[in-house]
Amino acid sequence: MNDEERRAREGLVRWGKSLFDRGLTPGSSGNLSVRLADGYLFTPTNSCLGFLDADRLSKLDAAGQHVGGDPPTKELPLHFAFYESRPSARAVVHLHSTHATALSCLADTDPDDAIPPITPYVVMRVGKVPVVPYTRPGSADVAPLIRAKAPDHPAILLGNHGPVVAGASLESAVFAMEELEETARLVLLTRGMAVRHLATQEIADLEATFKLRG
Ligand SMILES: O=C(O)[C@@H](O)C(=O)COP(=O)(O)O
Ligand SMILES: [Zn+2]
Repeated sequence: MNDEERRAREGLVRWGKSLFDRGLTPGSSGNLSVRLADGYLFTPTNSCLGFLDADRLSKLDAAGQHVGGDPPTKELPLHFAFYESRPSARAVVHLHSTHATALSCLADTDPDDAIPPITPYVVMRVGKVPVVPYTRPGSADVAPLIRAKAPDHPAILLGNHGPVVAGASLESAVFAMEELEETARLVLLTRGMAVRHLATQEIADLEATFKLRG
C-alpha cells in the first residue's frame, strides 16, 4: 500500500469518528469516499462512521470494481456521479445531519437554493445548494439527478434524505458539510424572523474572492 492510500485510510477513520462523535450522523447512516490515483476508498455498507477499521475500508479500482475490504456503501452511484461531474473532487461526504436533513424534507424549501446566503462562510465554503427529488437510498436513479447539478454545485440536498458534499480533499469536504449543517441550523432557528440576506453584490464579491474547489 502506498503513502497516499495509507493517509486516506487514516483520514477516513479520523474524520468518520469526528463526525459521528459530534452527532452529525447517527447509527450506521452516512458514507464517505476518497478518490486515489489508482482507484477509490469507500466506507463499507452498514458501517458506523464512528467505528471504522482502516484495514476493512472498501477499495475499488479506477473502473469502479470492488477489489478489497468489506462490501462498499450502497450509495456508489451517488458518489460516482459527483466524481464524474467534478474532476477536481477528491472526496465525497454524505451524512444524515439533523438540520440539513430537515431542510431536505420541508415542502417549502427552494429546490434551487435550499440554504439562503445569510452568512459569508456558507457562500465561501458551500455556494448555492440545490435539492434533488427523493430517490430510494442506494438507487442508481439518483445519478442523473446529481450529474445535472454537480458540475455547478459541490453541495446538494437529497430530497427527504440528507446532504452530500464533494471537496478537493476529505478535510475540505467535511468543513463544507459542517458549514452547510450549521447554516441549515441557523436558517431553521431564524425562521419567521426578519433575517437580512447578503446582498447580490456582497455575494458576487465573495464568489470572486473565494473560489469553490473540489
Ligand atoms: O440512507 C441510506 O440508507 C444511505 O444513504 C446511508 O446513509 C447509509 O448507507 P450505507 O453506506 O450503505 O450503509
Ligand atoms: Zn443516507
